[in-house]
Amino acid sequence: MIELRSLTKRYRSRVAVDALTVTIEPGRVTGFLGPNGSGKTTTMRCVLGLTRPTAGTATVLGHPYRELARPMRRVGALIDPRARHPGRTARSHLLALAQSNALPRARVDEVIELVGLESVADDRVGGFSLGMGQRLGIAAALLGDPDVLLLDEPVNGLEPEGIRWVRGLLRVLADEGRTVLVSSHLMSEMEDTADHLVVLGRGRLLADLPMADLLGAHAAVRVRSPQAPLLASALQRAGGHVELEIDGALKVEGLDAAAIGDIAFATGARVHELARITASLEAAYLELTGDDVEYRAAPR
Ligand SMILES: Nc1ncnc2c1ncn2[C@@H]1O[C@H](COP(=O)(O)OP(=O)(O)OP(=O)(O)O)[C@@H](O)[C@H]1O
Repeated sequence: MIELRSLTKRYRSRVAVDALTVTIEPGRVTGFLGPNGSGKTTTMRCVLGLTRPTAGTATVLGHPYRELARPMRRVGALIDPRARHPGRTARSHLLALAQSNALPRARVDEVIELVGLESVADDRVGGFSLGMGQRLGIAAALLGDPDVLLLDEPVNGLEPEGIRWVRGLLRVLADEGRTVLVSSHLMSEMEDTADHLVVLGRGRLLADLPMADLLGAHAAVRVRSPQAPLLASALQRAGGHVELEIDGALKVEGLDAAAIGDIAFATGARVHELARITASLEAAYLELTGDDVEYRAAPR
């Protein structure tokens, strides 16, 4: 479990993390989302004791990270995959980490195999591709077989097979009862990976909710009827929010398909199509963070 209580980090006048209070529970994959610069990395760095909070606390498994005995056995992290000596081989990098954390040498071979780097384990990491570097970073995070994992953009640079592998790995780790916090800008990937979401905007908490709730809240029903205007007014009277789609169908929020079918029947409007449409995480996310995007491309 990771607990943040009024966590705040200021850099001069800039507030990177703003009174953030949230608990990351074990046994599920929590997706950590937010626009660029919203404070995700800073939050993770505070949890790992790499950045000192200006105010508030961050604890992991009930303690500040720096007070954990043998922290690599408790918490694994992928924060900056470039933070390693380019002249070392993957194996020697992991062996050095294992040695300095009193972890058995045999674990190094285990994690190399786990992340699929056997064939390049004795190559210098300076020549690694972004994806190979990510795999090595994940190997390092898993070295201590930790209860808590913090992974900042773990699928960055991975090919589709690698992305699928990370998704499966995170699922297994969460199912084993570990705490898994993972950030990503790839919404379709996150939609398939996370059970729960914590969303930041300008350092503040925008949402802390199950994935299904966020998607459910943005679900709608599509209905087509030759008497669309008649049906639309009946649905609005019943409290539905109705929009006309480009092809003449109605997109209805706030009423479920059964209610819409009943209202159509009562109104005498014939129905040619009635389908529930679930929102994509991307659409729900963009709606949620719309006002909190700090860096936006200028429209051309
Ligand atoms: N060492 C630092 N010194 C000054 N400002 C910093 C420092 N680290 C982060 N910031 C600022 O704090 C804010 C939050 O940055 P952070 O990297 O935590 O965001 P993020 O959500 O991880 O962004 P991204 O999605 O782009 O990785 C940004 O405005 C950033 O410029």
